[in-house]
Amino acid sequence: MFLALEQVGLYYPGAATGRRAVDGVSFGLARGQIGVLIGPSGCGKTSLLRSIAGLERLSSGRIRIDGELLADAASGLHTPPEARRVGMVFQDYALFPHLSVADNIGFGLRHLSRGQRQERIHQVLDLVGLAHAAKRAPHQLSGGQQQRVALARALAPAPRLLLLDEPFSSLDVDLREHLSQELRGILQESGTTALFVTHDQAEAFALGDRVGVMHQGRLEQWDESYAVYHRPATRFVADFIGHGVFAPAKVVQGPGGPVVQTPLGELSEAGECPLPEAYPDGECEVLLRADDIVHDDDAPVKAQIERKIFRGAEFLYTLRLVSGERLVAHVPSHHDHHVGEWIGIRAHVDHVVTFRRPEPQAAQP
Ligand SMILES: Nc1ncnc2c1ncn2[C@@H]1O[C@H](COP(=O)(O)OP(=O)(O)OP(=O)(O)O)[C@@H](O)[C@H]1O
Repeated sequence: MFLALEQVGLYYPGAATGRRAVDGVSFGLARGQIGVLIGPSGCGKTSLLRSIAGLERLSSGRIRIDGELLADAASGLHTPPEARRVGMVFQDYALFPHLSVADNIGFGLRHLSRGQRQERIHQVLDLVGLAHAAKRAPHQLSGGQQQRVALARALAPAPRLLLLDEPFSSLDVDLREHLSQELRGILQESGTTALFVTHDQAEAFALGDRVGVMHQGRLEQWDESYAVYHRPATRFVADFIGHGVFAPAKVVQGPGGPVVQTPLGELSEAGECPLPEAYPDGECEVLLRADDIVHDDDAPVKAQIERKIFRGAEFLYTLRLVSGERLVAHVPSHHDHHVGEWIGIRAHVDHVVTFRRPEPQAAQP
């Protein structure tokens, strides 16, 4: 693997939580790939990025880039940031206001001759589509253009790894979507391996060859986006990604193999369904995502609409079954039902995802 982390841990002395900000994180990223880290606020995404950049010393574990050991807590090895050939792009793009776009980009290229420097500046400006703006001052550019200059500046010294920490979070949604697609093209064209931090799932799925979900310093899953969505490794990942609920279910042996009995009928999946022995008495929970619930007037199972949120092409309905179970469903927005109405639903689940039922919480004193 081009970027390889082994059991990386980071502890800030005096941390309010008393926990490690990064805890036993291992993953690998192949050359030229884009990895994306997502997770709730405070889960350790930025701390992990800072550890890779060399801005923090590891409390445990090792980091290698292209086979070169850059940090090893056991031996005390800590290669300084400037010797790692790692570029960073932050949310606040922090361009020098008094320098032109070209000089901002040239700032990290002072070791090159004047001619080489000019050539590289034009190359990266071309790459980000801003060749016409070389002489402008940052304040003469839009937010999106300034962020592209920041990207060009980070790419100019040809880092072997680029780290991006929520680079688009201060931009509006449309521009963000556009830039993240553009970024994928730019990184691929320049052959740059990159690790990107975001809290936006759509951005993570659109950008990442690999997506990592973090929770309380730990990396709960590191996988292709499809697997993170359809095969969540832990209950936390299942809960964090997409809209869904956990419904009580039971795995039993059916005539054609194991099936999962759910409030919406039996579900099965060839080769992937858990065996009844996987859970005590087969009792488990099944993940029912909003995309898995289909509105069908002829379905025998009825549910009452408790709440609905208009999301453009679809509504997100919160539904309640006669048994009291709650579900969420995406329904195309031309089916406009009223809150309180009963509609027919069925489950259309391609991937059956089950988890052990959580232990009952101890009663509060
Ligand atoms: N310099 C520091 N000193 C002490 N604790 C810190 C420091 N930086 C971060 N932390 C703590 O480490 C944990 C992880 O923070 P981090 O900023 O890495 O999370 P994050 O996932 O990037 O969050 P966000 O999405 O809000 O930026 C948090 O509990 C945070 O309070």
